[in-house]
Amino acid sequence: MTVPATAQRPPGAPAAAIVVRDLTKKFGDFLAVDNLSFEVAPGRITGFLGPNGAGKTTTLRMLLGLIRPTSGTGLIGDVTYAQLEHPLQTVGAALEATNFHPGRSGRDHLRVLAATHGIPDSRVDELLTLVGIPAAARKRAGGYSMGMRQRLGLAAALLGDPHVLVLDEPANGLDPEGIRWLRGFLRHLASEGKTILISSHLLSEVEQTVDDVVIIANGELVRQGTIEELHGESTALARTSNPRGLIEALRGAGLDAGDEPAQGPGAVRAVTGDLVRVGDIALAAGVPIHELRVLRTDLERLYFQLTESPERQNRNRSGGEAAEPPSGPPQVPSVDPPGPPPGPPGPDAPQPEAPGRSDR
Ligand SMILES: Nc1ncnc2c1ncn2[C@@H]1O[C@H](COP(=O)(O)OP(=O)(O)OP(=O)(O)O)[C@@H](O)[C@H]1O
Repeated sequence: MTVPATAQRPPGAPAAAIVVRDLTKKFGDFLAVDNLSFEVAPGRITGFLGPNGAGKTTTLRMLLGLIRPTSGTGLIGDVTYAQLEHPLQTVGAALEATNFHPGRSGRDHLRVLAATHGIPDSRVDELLTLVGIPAAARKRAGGYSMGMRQRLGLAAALLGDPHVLVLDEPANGLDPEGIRWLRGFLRHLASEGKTILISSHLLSEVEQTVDDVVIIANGELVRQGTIEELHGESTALARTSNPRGLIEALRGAGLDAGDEPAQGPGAVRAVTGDLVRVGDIALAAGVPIHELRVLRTDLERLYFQLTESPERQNRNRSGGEAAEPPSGPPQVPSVDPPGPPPGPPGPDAPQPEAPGRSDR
């Protein structure tokens, strides 16, 4: 997948790709990211997936110049983050949703950030409306729910109207409605041509949001491709009191079908994701159906193995440095000076209309 690399683009030019090339990070003897390479294309949403401790945040921190790679490079277009002339206007990043000063209102947080970059207050209010927290943003950030903090982080990332967005676990803590809102919001931004990379440790949180997927485990690339490629061929599972009759009917309709003993008595599988068709075939053949669903796709099976299998290695073992100071002054917009932890979650913001329609 080769895409144009134009980080410091003139207005109207295509957005830059993110290019991760042979990126490696060791903390002491501990290999957190192992020779990782992938690209993120403009105009698409790429999900960066992996179990807890897989190395996602470490990769994003290297990409954003917050820690130094042991080897390899992370590029925005054809330059590193540190080489960007206008970082805030080029890359919007939200690495932590909890890092706002609890005593300051969300709006003030953005206004301070905006002022240091010569961005007018009007842009702050525009963004707070866009992310759906115009009123709540006038209250102390310490009382924000996780959903509100996520929205504030997103607003901070968008302050400079960047054409590349890097969001670490943006769906974390959002309720289903919040996830649906985020999906529509990101889809709208992608339709404007922005390059969007979002990380998650939960496939279910992002699988309906992303176009492309990069999966890592133990710091290494496991799989990458479009979400359709990785899902593979869908398989329907039907349960019936007459499996023979159903298999005959499905095969008679041209479908690849057979018993599925692993799913229990009366289980029949058919290679199709079209459940309506399976139901109609059964009805026409007079075969009763007691259950009908899509079996796990290839991607779901793969991800289940990575996250749930007993063989999964626990990456959170000790052995590395406790922490590493950032290399050079971090210019990532959403990271505030650390303060005490925020207070208990309050009710989430009212859910606004997404700025664009989700088509996924
Ligand atoms: N500064 C550090 N010193 C030592 N080890 C570290 C440091 N930062 C991260 N690690 C380790 O590197 C591994 C990868 O961590 P990372 O935070 O990148 O994973 P992740 O995929 O983002 O996980 P999560 O989904 O839980 O956020 C973990 O085992 C973590 O403990």
